[in-house]
Amino acid sequence: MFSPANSEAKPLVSLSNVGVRRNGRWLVRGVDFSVSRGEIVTLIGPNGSGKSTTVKTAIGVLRPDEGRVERAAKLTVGYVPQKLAIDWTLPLTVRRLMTLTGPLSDNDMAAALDAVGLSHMLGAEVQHLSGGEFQRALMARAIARKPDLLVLDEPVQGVDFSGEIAIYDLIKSIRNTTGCGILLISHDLHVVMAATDTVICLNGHVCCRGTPQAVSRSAEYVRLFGSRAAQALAVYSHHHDHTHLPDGRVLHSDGSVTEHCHPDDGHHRSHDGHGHSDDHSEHDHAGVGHDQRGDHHAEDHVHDHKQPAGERHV
Ligand SMILES: Nc1ncnc2c1ncn2[C@@H]1O[C@H](COP(=O)(O)OP(=O)(O)OP(=O)(O)O)[C@@H](O)[C@H]1O
Repeated sequence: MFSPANSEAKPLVSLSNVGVRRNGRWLVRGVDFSVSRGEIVTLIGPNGSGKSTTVKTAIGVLRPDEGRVERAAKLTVGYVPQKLAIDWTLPLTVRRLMTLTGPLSDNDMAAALDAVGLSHMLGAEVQHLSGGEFQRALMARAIARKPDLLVLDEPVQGVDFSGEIAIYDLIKSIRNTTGCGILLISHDLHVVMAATDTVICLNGHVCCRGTPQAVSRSAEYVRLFGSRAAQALAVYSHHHDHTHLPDGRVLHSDGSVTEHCHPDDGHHRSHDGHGHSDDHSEHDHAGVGHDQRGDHHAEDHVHDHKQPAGERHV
Protein backbone atom coordinates (compact mmCIF):
# COMPACT_ATOMS: atom_id res chain seq x y z
CA MET A 1 0.00 0.00 0.00
CA PHE A 2 1.33 3.37 -0.97
CA SER A 3 2.10 5.79 1.80
CA PRO A 4 2.47 9.49 0.99
CA ALA A 5 5.48 9.48 3.33
CA ASN A 6 7.26 7.33 0.73
CA SER A 7 6.59 9.74 -2.08
CA GLU A 8 9.52 11.37 -3.73
CA ALA A 9 9.77 15.11 -3.36
CA LYS A 10 10.59 15.70 -7.02
CA PRO A 11 7.48 15.88 -9.24
CA LEU A 12 6.92 13.26 -11.93
CA VAL A 13 6.10 16.05 -14.32
CA SER A 14 6.09 19.79 -13.95
CA LEU A 15 4.98 22.52 -16.32
CA SER A 16 6.27 26.07 -15.96
CA ASN A 17 4.66 28.90 -17.91
CA VAL A 18 3.77 26.50 -20.72
CA GLY A 19 2.19 27.84 -23.89
CA VAL A 20 1.14 25.99 -27.05
CA ARG A 21 0.54 28.01 -30.20
CA ARG A 22 -1.01 26.74 -33.42
CA ASN A 23 -1.89 28.70 -36.57
CA GLY A 24 -1.01 31.99 -34.91
CA ARG A 25 -3.23 31.34 -31.89
CA TRP A 26 -2.32 30.41 -28.31
CA LEU A 27 -4.29 27.27 -27.42
CA VAL A 28 -3.03 27.50 -23.84
CA ARG A 29 -0.64 29.93 -22.24
CA GLY A 30 0.99 30.48 -18.85
CA VAL A 31 0.17 26.99 -17.58
CA ASP A 32 1.92 25.99 -14.35
CA PHE A 33 1.37 22.85 -12.36
CA SER A 34 3.05 19.62 -11.38
CA VAL A 35 2.06 16.07 -10.55
CA SER A 36 3.98 14.14 -7.92
CA ARG A 37 4.00 10.47 -7.06
CA GLY A 38 0.80 9.60 -5.19
CA GLU A 39 -0.90 12.84 -6.21
CA ILE A 40 -4.14 13.19 -8.18
CA VAL A 41 -4.46 16.38 -10.20
CA THR A 42 -7.64 17.10 -12.16
CA LEU A 43 -7.92 19.55 -15.04
CA ILE A 44 -11.38 20.96 -15.57
CA GLY A 45 -12.63 23.54 -18.03
CA PRO A 46 -15.10 24.07 -20.84
CA ASN A 47 -14.82 22.57 -24.34
CA GLY A 48 -11.77 23.83 -26.13
CA SER A 49 -10.19 25.30 -22.99
CA GLY A 50 -6.98 23.40 -23.63
CA LYS A 51 -7.22 20.41 -21.30
CA SER A 52 -6.18 17.77 -23.83
CA THR A 53 -3.53 20.08 -25.27
CA THR A 54 -2.13 20.55 -21.76
CA VAL A 55 -1.95 16.84 -20.91
CA LYS A 56 -0.45 16.01 -24.30
CA THR A 57 2.21 18.62 -23.61
CA ALA A 58 2.75 17.25 -20.11
CA ILE A 59 3.46 13.74 -21.41
CA GLY A 60 5.56 14.86 -24.37
CA VAL A 61 3.11 14.21 -27.23
CA LEU A 62 3.19 17.96 -27.97
CA ARG A 63 6.11 20.34 -27.58
CA PRO A 64 5.47 23.63 -25.82
CA ASP A 65 6.10 26.80 -27.86
CA GLU A 66 7.06 28.61 -24.68
CA GLY A 67 7.78 27.61 -21.11
CA ARG A 68 9.25 24.37 -19.84
CA VAL A 69 8.07 20.82 -19.19
CA GLU A 70 10.23 18.67 -16.96
CA ARG A 71 9.65 14.97 -16.58
CA ALA A 72 11.31 12.59 -14.13
CA ALA A 73 14.01 10.38 -15.63
CA LYS A 74 12.68 7.14 -17.14
CA LEU A 75 9.11 8.20 -16.49
CA THR A 76 6.59 5.61 -17.69
CA VAL A 77 3.19 6.95 -18.62
CA GLY A 78 -0.12 5.10 -18.93
CA TYR A 79 -2.38 7.21 -21.14
CA VAL A 80 -6.08 6.73 -21.78
CA PRO A 81 -6.92 9.19 -24.56
CA GLN A 82 -10.28 10.82 -25.02
CA LYS A 83 -10.84 9.08 -28.34
CA LEU A 84 -9.72 5.64 -29.36
CA ALA A 85 -9.62 4.50 -32.97
CA ILE A 86 -11.35 1.15 -32.71
CA ASP A 87 -12.94 -0.58 -35.67
CA TRP A 88 -16.20 -1.61 -34.04
CA THR A 89 -17.11 -3.85 -36.99
CA LEU A 90 -14.29 -6.27 -36.14
CA PRO A 91 -14.55 -8.61 -33.19
CA LEU A 92 -12.18 -7.59 -30.39
CA THR A 93 -11.91 -9.34 -27.06
CA VAL A 94 -10.81 -7.70 -23.83
CA ARG A 95 -7.68 -9.89 -23.95
CA ARG A 96 -6.82 -8.55 -27.42
CA LEU A 97 -7.56 -4.95 -26.37
CA MET A 98 -5.06 -5.36 -23.52
CA THR A 99 -2.28 -6.39 -25.90
CA LEU A 100 -3.00 -4.09 -28.87
CA THR A 101 -0.10 -1.80 -28.03
CA GLY A 102 2.40 -4.47 -27.00
CA PRO A 103 2.84 -7.84 -25.34
CA LEU A 104 1.76 -8.36 -21.77
CA SER A 105 2.32 -11.36 -19.52
CA ASP A 106 -0.75 -13.33 -18.42
CA ASN A 107 0.02 -12.42 -14.81
CA ASP A 108 0.22 -8.68 -15.47
CA MET A 109 -2.95 -8.82 -17.56
CA ALA A 110 -4.81 -10.76 -14.87
CA ALA A 111 -3.62 -8.39 -12.12
CA ALA A 112 -4.68 -5.29 -14.08
CA LEU A 113 -8.12 -6.71 -14.93
CA ASP A 114 -8.54 -7.81 -11.33
CA ALA A 115 -7.70 -4.30 -10.12
CA VAL A 116 -10.52 -2.84 -12.22
CA GLY A 117 -12.99 -5.62 -11.40
CA LEU A 118 -13.02 -7.19 -14.87
CA SER A 119 -11.15 -10.45 -14.33
CA HIS A 120 -14.22 -12.42 -15.40
CA MET A 121 -14.37 -10.59 -18.74
CA LEU A 122 -11.09 -11.57 -20.36
CA GLY A 123 -12.86 -13.32 -23.23
CA ALA A 124 -15.73 -10.81 -23.55
CA GLU A 125 -16.20 -8.86 -26.78
CA VAL A 126 -15.34 -5.19 -26.25
CA GLN A 127 -18.39 -4.24 -28.36
CA HIS A 128 -20.62 -5.77 -25.71
CA LEU A 129 -19.13 -3.96 -22.72
CA SER A 130 -21.14 -1.27 -20.98
CA GLY A 131 -19.76 2.28 -20.96
CA GLY A 132 -18.40 1.79 -17.45
CA GLU A 133 -16.87 -1.61 -18.26
CA PHE A 134 -15.21 -0.19 -21.38
CA GLN A 135 -13.63 2.65 -19.41
CA ARG A 136 -12.41 0.11 -16.84
CA ALA A 137 -10.92 -2.05 -19.59
CA LEU A 138 -9.04 1.00 -20.92
CA MET A 139 -7.80 1.76 -17.42
CA ALA A 140 -6.68 -1.87 -17.00
CA ARG A 141 -4.72 -1.55 -20.24
CA ALA A 142 -3.08 1.65 -19.00
CA ILE A 143 -2.12 0.31 -15.53
CA ALA A 144 -0.98 -3.12 -16.74
CA ARG A 145 2.46 -1.73 -17.58
CA LYS A 146 2.77 -0.21 -14.13
CA PRO A 147 3.11 3.45 -15.07
CA ASP A 148 4.61 6.08 -12.78
CA LEU A 149 2.07 8.52 -14.16
CA LEU A 150 -1.45 7.59 -15.21
CA VAL A 151 -3.16 10.09 -17.50
CA LEU A 152 -6.90 9.76 -18.02
CA ASP A 153 -8.65 12.02 -20.51
CA GLU A 154 -12.30 12.00 -19.44
CA PRO A 155 -12.46 8.61 -17.72
CA VAL A 156 -16.22 8.80 -17.09
CA GLN A 157 -17.46 9.31 -20.64
CA GLY A 158 -20.47 7.14 -21.33
CA VAL A 159 -20.79 6.28 -17.64
CA ASP A 160 -23.87 7.00 -15.53
CA PHE A 161 -23.74 8.88 -12.24
CA SER A 162 -23.34 5.87 -9.92
CA GLY A 163 -20.82 4.41 -12.37
CA GLU A 164 -18.87 7.67 -12.14
CA ILE A 165 -18.59 7.32 -8.38
CA ALA A 166 -17.35 3.75 -8.82
CA ILE A 167 -14.74 4.86 -11.36
CA TYR A 168 -13.53 7.68 -9.13
CA ASP A 169 -13.27 5.18 -6.26
CA LEU A 170 -11.25 2.95 -8.56
CA ILE A 171 -8.89 5.77 -9.57
CA LYS A 172 -8.30 6.56 -5.92
CA SER A 173 -7.67 2.91 -5.15
CA ILE A 174 -5.16 2.64 -8.04
CA ARG A 175 -3.31 5.63 -6.60
CA ASN A 176 -3.41 4.14 -3.09
CA THR A 177 -2.16 0.71 -4.09
CA THR A 178 0.42 1.66 -6.72
CA GLY A 179 1.46 5.13 -5.57
CA CYS A 180 1.46 6.41 -9.15
CA GLY A 181 0.70 10.04 -9.90
CA ILE A 182 -2.59 10.62 -11.72
CA LEU A 183 -3.47 13.42 -14.10
CA LEU A 184 -7.15 13.50 -14.93
CA ILE A 185 -9.29 15.51 -17.30
CA SER A 186 -12.89 16.21 -16.52
CA HIS A 187 -14.69 17.86 -19.42
CA ASP A 188 -17.66 18.54 -17.21
CA LEU A 189 -17.27 21.51 -14.91
CA HIS A 190 -19.81 20.07 -12.51
CA VAL A 191 -18.16 16.87 -11.49
CA VAL A 192 -14.83 16.56 -9.81
CA MET A 193 -13.99 13.85 -7.36
CA ALA A 194 -12.89 14.20 -3.80
CA ALA A 195 -9.85 11.99 -4.35
CA THR A 196 -8.39 14.89 -6.27
CA ASP A 197 -5.62 16.65 -4.43
CA THR A 198 -5.63 19.63 -6.74
CA VAL A 199 -8.21 20.90 -9.20
CA ILE A 200 -6.85 23.12 -11.94
CA CYS A 201 -9.37 25.06 -13.95
CA LEU A 202 -8.29 25.95 -17.45
CA ASN A 203 -9.76 28.48 -19.81
CA GLY A 204 -6.79 28.95 -22.11
CA HIS A 205 -4.83 29.74 -18.96
CA VAL A 206 -5.02 28.57 -15.35
CA CYS A 207 -8.04 30.37 -13.90
CA CYS A 208 -7.92 28.95 -10.42
CA ARG A 209 -6.82 25.91 -8.49
CA GLY A 210 -7.58 24.29 -5.17
CA THR A 211 -9.05 21.27 -3.42
CA PRO A 212 -12.66 20.12 -3.84
CA GLN A 213 -12.69 18.55 -0.35
CA ALA A 214 -14.46 21.33 1.49
CA VAL A 215 -17.46 21.04 -0.81
CA SER A 216 -17.79 17.31 -0.19
CA ARG A 217 -17.88 18.01 3.57
CA SER A 218 -20.79 20.42 3.32
CA ALA A 219 -23.92 19.24 5.13
CA GLU A 220 -26.11 19.85 2.07
CA TYR A 221 -23.91 17.68 -0.08
CA VAL A 222 -23.79 14.81 2.38
CA ARG A 223 -27.58 15.01 2.78
CA LEU A 224 -28.05 14.94 -0.97
CA PHE A 225 -25.67 12.16 -1.92
CA GLY A 226 -25.03 10.28 1.32
CA SER A 227 -21.76 10.08 3.18
CA ARG A 228 -20.22 7.50 0.85
CA ALA A 229 -20.79 9.64 -2.22
CA ALA A 230 -19.53 12.63 -0.29
CA GLN A 231 -16.28 10.79 0.39
CA ALA A 232 -15.95 9.86 -3.25
CA LEU A 233 -17.24 12.85 -5.10
CA ALA A 234 -17.27 16.57 -4.80
CA VAL A 235 -19.13 18.95 -7.02
CA TYR A 236 -17.59 22.07 -8.33
CA SER A 237 -18.96 24.48 -10.86
CA HIS A 238 -17.24 27.37 -12.43
CA HIS A 239 -18.76 30.08 -14.56
CA HIS A 240 -16.43 31.91 -16.86
CA ASP A 241 -17.33 35.52 -17.33
CA HIS A 242 -14.84 36.29 -20.04
CA THR A 243 -13.60 34.78 -23.26
CA HIS A 244 -10.06 34.63 -24.57
CA LEU A 245 -9.97 35.77 -28.17
CA PRO A 246 -7.72 34.08 -30.71
CA ASP A 247 -5.31 37.03 -30.71
CA GLY A 248 -4.82 36.78 -26.93
CA ARG A 249 -7.07 39.72 -25.98
CA VAL A 250 -9.94 39.22 -23.55
CA LEU A 251 -13.64 39.80 -24.26
CA HIS A 252 -15.50 40.63 -21.04
CA SER A 253 -19.15 40.00 -20.20
CA ASP A 254 -19.94 43.71 -20.68
CA GLY A 255 -18.66 43.49 -24.26
CA SER A 256 -15.41 45.35 -23.62
CA VAL A 257 -12.15 43.96 -24.95
CA THR A 258 -8.87 44.37 -23.09
CA GLU A 259 -5.32 43.16 -23.55
CA HIS A 260 -5.55 41.09 -20.36
CA CYS A 261 -8.07 39.85 -17.79
CA HIS A 262 -9.84 42.74 -16.11
CA PRO A 263 -9.04 43.16 -12.41
CA ASP A 264 -12.59 43.71 -11.19
CA ASP A 265 -15.05 42.36 -13.75
CA GLY A 266 -16.14 39.35 -11.74
CA HIS A 267 -17.30 38.55 -8.24
CA HIS A 268 -17.77 35.56 -6.00
CA ARG A 269 -21.44 34.78 -6.11
CA SER A 270 -23.21 33.32 -3.11
CA HIS A 271 -25.10 30.13 -3.70
CA ASP A 272 -28.19 28.74 -2.01
CA GLY A 273 -27.33 26.27 0.67
CA HIS A 274 -23.57 26.56 0.36
CA GLY A 275 -23.18 29.92 1.96
CA HIS A 276 -20.48 31.20 -0.37
CA SER A 277 -20.08 34.90 -0.42
CA ASP A 278 -17.80 37.61 -1.58
CA ASP A 279 -15.73 37.05 1.52
CA HIS A 280 -12.36 35.79 0.36
CA SER A 281 -11.50 33.92 3.53
CA GLU A 282 -14.69 31.88 3.17
CA HIS A 283 -13.89 31.12 -0.44
CA ASP A 284 -10.41 30.07 0.53
CA HIS A 285 -11.89 27.84 3.18
CA ALA A 286 -13.72 26.04 0.40
CA GLY A 287 -10.33 25.07 -0.92
CA VAL A 288 -10.48 26.95 -4.20
CA GLY A 289 -7.70 29.42 -4.82
CA HIS A 290 -7.48 31.73 -7.76
CA ASP A 291 -4.38 31.86 -9.79
CA GLN A 292 -2.88 35.20 -9.04
CA ARG A 293 0.18 35.00 -11.18
CA GLY A 294 0.73 37.11 -14.22
CA ASP A 295 -2.23 39.10 -15.39
CA HIS A 296 -4.96 36.86 -14.04
CA HIS A 297 -6.63 38.40 -11.07
CA ALA A 298 -8.42 36.88 -8.13
CA GLU A 299 -11.74 38.45 -9.07
CA ASP A 300 -11.92 37.46 -12.71
CA HIS A 301 -14.29 34.55 -12.33
CA VAL A 302 -17.54 33.66 -10.73
CA HIS A 303 -17.72 30.46 -8.72
CA ASP A 304 -20.39 28.51 -7.06
CA HIS A 305 -20.80 24.96 -5.93
CA LYS A 306 -23.79 23.02 -7.03
CA GLN A 307 -25.20 19.63 -7.76
CA PRO A 308 -24.67 17.85 -11.05
CA ALA A 309 -27.15 18.16 -13.88
CA GLY A 310 -30.27 16.14 -13.20
CA GLU A 311 -29.81 16.27 -9.43
CA ARG A 312 -31.58 18.68 -7.19
CA HIS A 313 -30.90 20.31 -3.85
CA VAL A 314 -32.80 18.92 -0.90
N1 LIG B 1 -3.32 20.93 -33.76
C1 LIG B 1 -4.16 21.93 -33.56
N2 LIG B 1 -4.15 22.99 -34.40
C2 LIG B 1 -4.99 24.03 -34.21
N3 LIG B 1 -5.88 24.11 -33.18
C3 LIG B 1 -5.93 23.07 -32.33
C4 LIG B 1 -5.07 21.94 -32.47
N4 LIG B 1 -5.35 21.08 -31.45
C5 LIG B 1 -6.33 21.64 -30.73
N5 LIG B 1 -6.68 22.84 -31.25
C6 LIG B 1 -7.69 23.78 -30.70
O1 LIG B 1 -7.22 24.14 -29.41
C7 LIG B 1 -8.28 24.34 -28.52
C8 LIG B 1 -8.07 23.47 -27.29
O2 LIG B 1 -8.28 22.12 -27.64
P1 LIG B 1 -8.24 20.97 -26.57
O3 LIG B 1 -8.58 19.67 -27.26
O4 LIG B 1 -6.96 21.03 -25.82
O5 LIG B 1 -9.42 21.41 -25.59
P2 LIG B 1 -10.16 20.60 -24.46
O6 LIG B 1 -10.26 21.50 -23.28
O7 LIG B 1 -9.50 19.28 -24.22
O8 LIG B 1 -11.60 20.43 -25.12
P3 LIG B 1 -12.74 19.30 -24.95
O9 LIG B 1 -13.31 19.49 -23.59
O10 LIG B 1 -13.72 19.65 -26.01
O11 LIG B 1 -12.10 17.96 -25.14
C9 LIG B 1 -9.54 24.00 -29.30
O12 LIG B 1 -10.10 25.22 -29.73
C10 LIG B 1 -9.04 23.19 -30.47
O13 LIG B 1 -9.85 23.35 -31.60
